[in-house]
Amino acid sequence: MELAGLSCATAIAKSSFTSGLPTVLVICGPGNNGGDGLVCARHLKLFGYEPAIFYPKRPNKTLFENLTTQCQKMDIPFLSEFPQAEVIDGAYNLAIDAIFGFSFKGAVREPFGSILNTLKRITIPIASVDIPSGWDVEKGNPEGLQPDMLISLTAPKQSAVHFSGRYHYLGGRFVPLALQKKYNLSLPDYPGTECVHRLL
Ligand SMILES: NC(=O)C1=CN([C@@H]2O[C@H](COP(=O)(O)OP(=O)(O)OC[C@H]3O[C@@H](n4cnc5c(N)ncnc54)[C@H](O)[C@@H]3O)[C@@H](O)[C@H]2O)[C@@H](O)CC1
Ligand SMILES: [K+]
Repeated sequence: MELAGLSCATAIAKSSFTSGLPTVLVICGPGNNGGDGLVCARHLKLFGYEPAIFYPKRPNKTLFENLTTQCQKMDIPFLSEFPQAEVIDGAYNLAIDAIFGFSFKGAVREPFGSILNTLKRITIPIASVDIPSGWDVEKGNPEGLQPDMLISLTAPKQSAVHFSGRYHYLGGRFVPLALQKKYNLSLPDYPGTECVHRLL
C-alpha cells in the first residue's frame, strides 16, 4: 500500500494538473483504495503540495488508524464535511478519487452516492486511484465518474479500456516475477528506478 500510494503521488506530480498549483482534495473510501489515498496524500505533502483529506467512513483497523495518524501528524487537514462542487472548484486544483477500487459492487451506498454526484459536477481535474469509483471492474460505468487521470495499480483492470482522460499511468512496481508468470501478466518495463510507467 505504501508503494501504491507513492506511485499515485508520483504520477500526479508528473502530470500538468498540479504544476505550480499545490492544493489537492483527496477523498478516501472505506477500504484499501482509501488507504492508498491516505498514503498518496502524505507523499504529496512531502513533495510540497497542500493536500486536504475527506475520509467519512474509517475502518476500525490498526493499518488505517496508523495511516490517519501519520497524515494528522504531518498537519494534513481532515475535512468534517464534504464541500459543495463550487467550493471545491474554488479551493482546490485537483481532486483525487480514492473512494472505491476493484471491490466495489452493487448500488452505491451513502454517503458515497452524494459524494460521487458532487464529483461529477466539479470542473477541476480528477485523478482516480486504480479504478474510477463506481465503475464495474470489467465493464466500467458510462454514467459514472469520467476522470482526467487514472493510476492503475499492479496492472490495468479491464475497465481501463473505457478511460477517456488525458493521463493513464501504471503504478506499483512491486509485483514479483513469480506472480507475473503465474497470472500471465504482461507488464511494461518501468524506466530506470521509476515507480510509475506512463501508458497514455
Ligand atoms: N494487490 C492488491 O490487492 C492491491 C490493492 N490495492 C488497492 O486496494 C483496492 C481494493 O481494496 P479493497 O478490496 O479493500 O476494496 P475497495 O477499496 O475497492 O472497496 C471496498 C470497500 O468499499 C465498500 N463498498 C463496496 N461496494 C460499495 C457500494 N456499492 N457502496 C458503498 N460502499 C461499498 C466495501 O464495504 C468496502 O468497505 C484496489 O483497488 C487498490 O486501490 C493497492 O493498494 C495495490 C495492491
Ligand atoms: K478510485
